[in-house]
Amino acid sequence: MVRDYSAFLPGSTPARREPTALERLGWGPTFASQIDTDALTATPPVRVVAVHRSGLQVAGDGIEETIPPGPEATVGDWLLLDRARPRSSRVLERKSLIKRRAPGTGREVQLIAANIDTVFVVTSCNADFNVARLERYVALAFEAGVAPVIVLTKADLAEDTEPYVEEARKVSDRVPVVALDARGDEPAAALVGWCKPGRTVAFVGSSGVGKSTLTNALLGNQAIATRGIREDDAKGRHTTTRRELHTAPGGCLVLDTPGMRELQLTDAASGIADVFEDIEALAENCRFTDCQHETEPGCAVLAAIEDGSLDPARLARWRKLQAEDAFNSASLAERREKDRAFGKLVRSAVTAKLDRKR
Ligand SMILES: Nc1nc2c(ncn2[C@@H]2O[C@H](COP(=O)(O)OP(=O)(O)OP(=O)(O)O)[C@@H](O)[C@H]2O)c(=O)[nH]1
Ligand SMILES: [Zn+2]
Repeated sequence: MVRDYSAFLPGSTPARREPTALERLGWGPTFASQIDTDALTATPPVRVVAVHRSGLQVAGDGIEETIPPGPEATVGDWLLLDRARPRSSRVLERKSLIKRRAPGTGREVQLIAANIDTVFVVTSCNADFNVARLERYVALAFEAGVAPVIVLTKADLAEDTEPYVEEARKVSDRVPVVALDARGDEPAAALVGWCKPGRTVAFVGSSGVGKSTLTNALLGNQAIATRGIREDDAKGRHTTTRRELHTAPGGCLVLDTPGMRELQLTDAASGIADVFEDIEALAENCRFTDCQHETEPGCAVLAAIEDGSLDPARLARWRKLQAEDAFNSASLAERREKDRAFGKLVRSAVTAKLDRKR
């Protein structure tokens, strides 16, 4: 069957029409601009909607299938499906990518989710509320190229949500803050601005803050727990994989993946700089370009603390995040170095063996 994909190419978006099957899956100009019509017909675009041990579940225009593992892709990715050799399907360049260090698996970076438009950074209006944690998640989102929105749940349990909202607003001028009761109809209405048809959203935050409640609120009554796809693990046990994109009744795509919960700060220097752009801007005015903002004369950061325009606690949190990122990134680099040295050792051992045989 030959499909007409011309409507998906750039410059061909007529005003007001029903979204196409691909657009409902999140397709747009970012991806369309990466391919030409011939490629579109020969290798139709499909989105990875779930990742299983047995392969990647993909969906496209009239396509719904599982292809074997192979493409370096994660949930949310767009592939150009090579039907003859699905393992060689090309992964389109991403709008955004959330990744993490893979503890103990030997692989240094694990892809968590691609092409997320908005990440809701969730905390609650109670003891869980922690500015440092919000800053951390927001830095991760900025680093990944995803727009963060702070969602404060359990508004119904707080006497006054205003102090929480006010604190959260200080995290970054660029991040909207919403306080709500995650149960019931409120989230669908309060988050509608980000949960548009064809947009992809995800939730991050600590355990118990209401991520599942919010996800279920967006998805309506299609409760997530019962929608997990079962597959056998190596030991023959049934495991439920929850690493998938669900389409909400309103048309937005909701990512549900536990991997988002264990995100670490790695190589996030630019994300951190984005969150703390107020301090970065001050530092530009320090007398010394390598000012550590400790005791240096002419330090604009210390001056801002002095005149009360910068909270010293925020400076301390900035330092801590930078240190954490430096530590995580350095140990990664060290591991890479070790890997390289080991590879060299193996190669020279092989060469020596070959030499002996000659
Ligand atoms: N009163 C009230 N309870 C809430 C709200 N949001 C979540 N809860 C309750 O808090 C508990 C935890 O909510 P979950 O949605 O399971 O939290 P989670 O973030 O998904 O937790 P994990 O799955 O452990 O990561 C549940 O009992 C919810 O009903 C809220 O806005 N108000
Ligand atoms: Zn300084």
